[in-house]
Amino acid sequence: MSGVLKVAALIPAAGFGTRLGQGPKAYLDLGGLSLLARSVAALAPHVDEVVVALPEGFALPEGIPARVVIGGATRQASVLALLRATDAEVVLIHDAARPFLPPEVIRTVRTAAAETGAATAALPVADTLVRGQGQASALWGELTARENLWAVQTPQGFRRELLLSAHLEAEQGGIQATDDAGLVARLGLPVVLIPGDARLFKVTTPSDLALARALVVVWDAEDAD
Ligand SMILES: Nc1ccn([C@@H]2O[C@H](COP(=O)(O)OP(=O)(O)OP(=O)(O)O)[C@@H](O)[C@H]2O)c(=O)n1
Ligand SMILES: C[C@](O)(CO)[C@H](O)COP(=O)(O)O
Repeated sequence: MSGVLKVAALIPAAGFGTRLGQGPKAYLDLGGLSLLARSVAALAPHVDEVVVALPEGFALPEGIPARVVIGGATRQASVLALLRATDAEVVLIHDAARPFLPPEVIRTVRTAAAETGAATAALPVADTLVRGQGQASALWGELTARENLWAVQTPQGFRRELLLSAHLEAEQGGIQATDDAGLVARLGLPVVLIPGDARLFKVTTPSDLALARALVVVWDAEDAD
């Protein structure tokens, strides 16, 4: 569907949801659909194929149009397994744990990735930022200026060869990063920041899940309009 370049959506969904404490988050129900089903449904119309990394021993729920690979011990290892499972020229990496994915963000990240090599959704930080200090980091330490600071989200889009090289270099050097754009940026290559969306938050803790269960009602109603 996506034109000259083959595009794949790669969804790391092999985590165990430790901070939420309800098992692998990809399978959690949100308004009648799993988090994974929501991410796949949002991405599928914009790409040529969807590949999902699941924990070993777990199966893809019925009716989800995707291929499966076994994930790794870390998010980074799961993404590397996904990159090795596709020959697409452009890849969109998206956390299964971010179920509210506006189509405009997908389109913009995909276009910027194809044109420049690397792009990610991100949101300008709106809160005052301070580093905690003391034993439990519970005391006000150094204030950090928030100008030009962005909170990084997914989807993140890349030319696949570029991201694969960044991952292989990281693997060789024993580098662990919290996201894929960071692995590209550490090679000195530009990563375009695309304005994301507050609704693209990651379901990480029980309060995130409560927020997601409230938001899904509005989200699905808008979709039905
Ligand atoms: N070994 C891993 C770890 C994480 N992920 C995926 O990476 C995304 C972001 O990770 P996170 O929100 O941290 O999920 P979990 O690892 O499941 O959560 P926790 O860290 O609380 O255990 C999720 O879609 C998760 O399934 C993955 O594919 N493989
Ligand atoms: C990739 C990510 O969602 C960008 O913000 C984030 O770094 C994942 O972190 P996690 O600790 O693996 O959830």
